[in-house]
Amino acid sequence: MDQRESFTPYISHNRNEWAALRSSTPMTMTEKDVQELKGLNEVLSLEEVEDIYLPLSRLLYLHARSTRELYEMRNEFLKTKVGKVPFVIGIAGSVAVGKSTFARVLKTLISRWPDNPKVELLTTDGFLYPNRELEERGIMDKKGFPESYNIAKLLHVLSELKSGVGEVSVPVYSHITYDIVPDENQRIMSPDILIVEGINVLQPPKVSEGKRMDQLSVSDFFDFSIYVDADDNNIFEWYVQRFKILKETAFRHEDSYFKKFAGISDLEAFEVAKGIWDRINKVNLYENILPTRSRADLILYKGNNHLVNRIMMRKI
Ligand SMILES: Nc1ncnc2c1ncn2[C@@H]1O[C@H](COP(=O)(O)OP(=O)(O)OP(=O)(O)O)[C@@H](O)[C@H]1O
Ligand SMILES: CC(C)(CO)[C@@H](O)C(=O)NCCC(=O)O
Repeated sequence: MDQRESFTPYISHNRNEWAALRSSTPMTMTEKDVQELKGLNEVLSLEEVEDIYLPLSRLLYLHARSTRELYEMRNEFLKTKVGKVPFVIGIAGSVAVGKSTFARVLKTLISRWPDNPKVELLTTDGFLYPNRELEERGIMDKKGFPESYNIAKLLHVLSELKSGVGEVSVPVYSHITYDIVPDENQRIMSPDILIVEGINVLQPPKVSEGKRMDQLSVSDFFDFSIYVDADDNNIFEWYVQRFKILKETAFRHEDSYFKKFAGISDLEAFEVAKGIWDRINKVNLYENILPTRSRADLILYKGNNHLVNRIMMRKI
């Protein structure tokens, strides 16, 4: 075979091989830690945390430590003093693949590192244009596509945090109203570790009429990036499952954008969810999200029931 064809920048581990990496880095969890994680997601088993998430947390710890050392040496060389610079982890992947759940688990594990770092979570949902603007531009059915985000604003926030600005405020998106919440902000204060989660975090700069509009991409601010992956039939199943749960919960909220779907039958819910998936999220996955996968430092591949069965790590 042509060597170029067989080349991959990743080293691949199956579940057992990855779990075995733990033996060199013993890690324990207290009952309190387990309960805290269970509160985030009752279906996440302790075995999954121990086999997959703890080795990953350890790997990230090593990266964060050496990145901080490098910063310190660079400051010494340049004779500069920069405020605290967060180590930034990006998490990408399809709608409904489980990015936000994964990010929350990771946040809990990272805050247990020996130095108890302050971890903040930032989701790119807050940088979607408000529905009013999406409607004006006629792109309401393109929510989640690159043109639906104010990326310049996100880049500004990330550059502030990376240049040592202690505190920033970011807009908040509500999955209940399906819109940006007016007059509400999330304050991000001097994190040691920042997790940035969103379908678009590995996308390259926008190109318009052959000209590059934004020179930087979001991932330029990342110290480590992870793509959460799965077969699209599984992701679709998780999307439908979530929709069925929402029709009995959040959709019943009086401010819900999807109020009209509250309490519909499971069969109707399946049809509605399939319509949205096929028309919007699946197209976005193939056109804009999957093509960014190979930019990640690590790819976590989930099989049935969200269990991770392959981990691909960049070797170069
Ligand atoms: N590790 C897991 N084990 C079991 N269920 C999970 C796991 N991760 C996610 N889920 C479930 O899968 C669905 C999608 O997860 P989540 O909302 O985290 O996805 P997401 O990628 O953040 O989606 P979006 O991009 O729409 O915000 C949810 O119903 C969630 O409870
Ligand atoms: C907000 C996003 C884009 C990403 O989290 C997604 O959850 C979404 O709302 N997509 C648009 C289509 C839909 O309602 O599923």
